[in-house]
Amino acid sequence: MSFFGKLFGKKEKESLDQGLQKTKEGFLSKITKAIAGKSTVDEEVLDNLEDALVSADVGIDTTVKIIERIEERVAKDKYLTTNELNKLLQQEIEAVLVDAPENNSYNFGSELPAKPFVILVVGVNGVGKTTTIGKLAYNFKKAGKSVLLGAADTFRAAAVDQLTIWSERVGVPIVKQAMGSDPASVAFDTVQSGLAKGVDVIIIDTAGRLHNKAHLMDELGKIRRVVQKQIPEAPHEVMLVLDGSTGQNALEQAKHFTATTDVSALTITKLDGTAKGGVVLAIANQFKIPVKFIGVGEKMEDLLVFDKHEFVDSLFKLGN
Ligand SMILES: Nc1nc2c(ncn2[C@@H]2O[C@H](COP(=O)(O)OP(=O)(O)OP(=O)(O)O)[C@@H](O)[C@H]2O)c(=O)[nH]1
Repeated sequence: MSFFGKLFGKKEKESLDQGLQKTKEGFLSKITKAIAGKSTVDEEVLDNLEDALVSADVGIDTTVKIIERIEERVAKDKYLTTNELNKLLQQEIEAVLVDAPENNSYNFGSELPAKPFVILVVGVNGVGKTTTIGKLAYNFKKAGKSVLLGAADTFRAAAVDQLTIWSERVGVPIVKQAMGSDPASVAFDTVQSGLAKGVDVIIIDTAGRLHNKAHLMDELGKIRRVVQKQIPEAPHEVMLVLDGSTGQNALEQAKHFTATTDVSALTITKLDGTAKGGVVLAIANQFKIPVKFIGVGEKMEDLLVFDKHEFVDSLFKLGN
């Protein structure tokens, strides 16, 4: 059985298909239109396809890359049918999506690469960071793992309050301090407490102010250093949360955060509410960072481990 074999049961497939409904409708209808009335692939089909991908938020660079690969194939096989083109397109889209490195590939139920496994969560306010942390905690706990949260976004009282609500809802402990206290101090306490308790997973929330890059860099750098004082290899994951419904804006945020800190994985949220899901391809291609999770709704269950094959399969599937 493949790594994801067990993970992608009927329920997850349904959840993915439903969550991607809007993106699928836009994406598929554009591609169908691009090749309508044609039996073989010619210049016009490729031009239409290029337009279709760009307007589905796949981004220009990524679209050009995909189209070039298809052109190479068309040059070799002049009688490529539009049906074959569809399959080829799926393969090329899948090839754009990056895999997590083998020593850091995990899912909720699998053995984690380290104990405690420390995840630092970064991202701008409002993208669904807190909700994602709550969902991660729920899913890890459901899979039998012990989880500890750290509220190191001390800049806004609401951030600590919201994370506290999630910790109660999911039933996992949280380490917090008064609003305005040093985020690195909260991170230190969280790791110390996680080590003492022997937990499996530590998830630390951080502030995501964008207006001052130097400040953000200092803050994240300091958090990293205090975490490493206790666990030299940690954080094992720096997870950037992006709001998929903001399309190209999410790309801008990714640019900003990757320049500020070493981001090792992405979670793309709110894919359920948008037709802009193609942005997942643009981000993966541009930053070569694996997408680990996707948010497809507001409920605790609505966080899926990202499987590129299932994702592309769902994109090209009509209806539910
Ligand atoms: N539809 C949908 N809504 C989501 C998803 N993820 C988060 N949300 C909603 O997005 C809103 C913002 O989420 P938060 O988790 O509060 O965002 P945040 O980034 O922590 O922002 P602050 O709490 O303001 O720092 C909430 O209403 C969430 O319910 C998702 O995958 N799908």
